[in-house]
Amino acid sequence: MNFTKMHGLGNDFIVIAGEQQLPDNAAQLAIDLCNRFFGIGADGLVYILPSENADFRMRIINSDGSEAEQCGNAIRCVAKYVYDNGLTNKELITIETLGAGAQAVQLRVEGGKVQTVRVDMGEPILNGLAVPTTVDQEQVVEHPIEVDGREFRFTAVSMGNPHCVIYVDDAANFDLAAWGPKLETHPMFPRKINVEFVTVNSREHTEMRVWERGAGPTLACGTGACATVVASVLNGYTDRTATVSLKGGDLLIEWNEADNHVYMTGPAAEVFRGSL
Ligand SMILES: N[C@H](CCC[C@H](N)C(=O)O)C(=O)O
Repeated sequence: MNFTKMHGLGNDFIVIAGEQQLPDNAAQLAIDLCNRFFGIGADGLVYILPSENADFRMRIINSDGSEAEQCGNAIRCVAKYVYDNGLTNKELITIETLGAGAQAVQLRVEGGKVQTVRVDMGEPILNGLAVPTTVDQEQVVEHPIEVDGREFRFTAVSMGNPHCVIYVDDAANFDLAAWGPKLETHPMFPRKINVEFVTVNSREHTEMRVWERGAGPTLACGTGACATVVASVLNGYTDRTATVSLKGGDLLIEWNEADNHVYMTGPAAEVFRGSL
């Protein structure tokens, strides 16, 4: 089986195309292949599959074997893969995901290759029980949560996958490992959760570090960047269009007022190809 190693701002994936459906052993494959010592090494395993509702379908398995409903950085990699490998010649395509249905994906091509991708990530889900959290409120904004005697306040946003956004003084130096896993698996989150620690620098710029559900500390999280801007607007900290700076680089996020959709613009890169 052939694979392509790709990343979006250092959030890296093993991309496999050509299968008609997810293999039965996808979870174990993800665990084995994502292992950075005994396997290829990646944050996730991504399958490009046929779709009845869109040009392509993407399914993403975290490095712990759990399937996620959505993945922003991986969608940009899939878009680059299908265009650069001649599976489409369109520069506006649709990709279906578990958590957001068919999404419009705009490719910016230079030198015959996709450099930047703008994805319609759909509408954020803010209802507490729908994210899901155990908080039965229409919106969960600055809600208290305690772990190991320390109280945090979080804003909950789903982009198809769940996110817990927490504002801290210095996100770039926050101790992710100390608090990320405890929040990821907190009983307030029935399906666990991705945790974003955010510092607001201006109304157009935030710094964010992420502890991802099922993958741990990654260099970037596309859906997390979307959740960060949505939460920052809800809290009155930023405008609806803002840059989110992550350890791996910047994403431009717009929560459009007219259609309530969140748009994410960023790069995608191919590193190498291999066969298993
Ligand atoms: N770990 C995430 C999936 C990957 C999301 C992230 N890599 C992105 O770019 O959105 C979850 O279980 O919801």
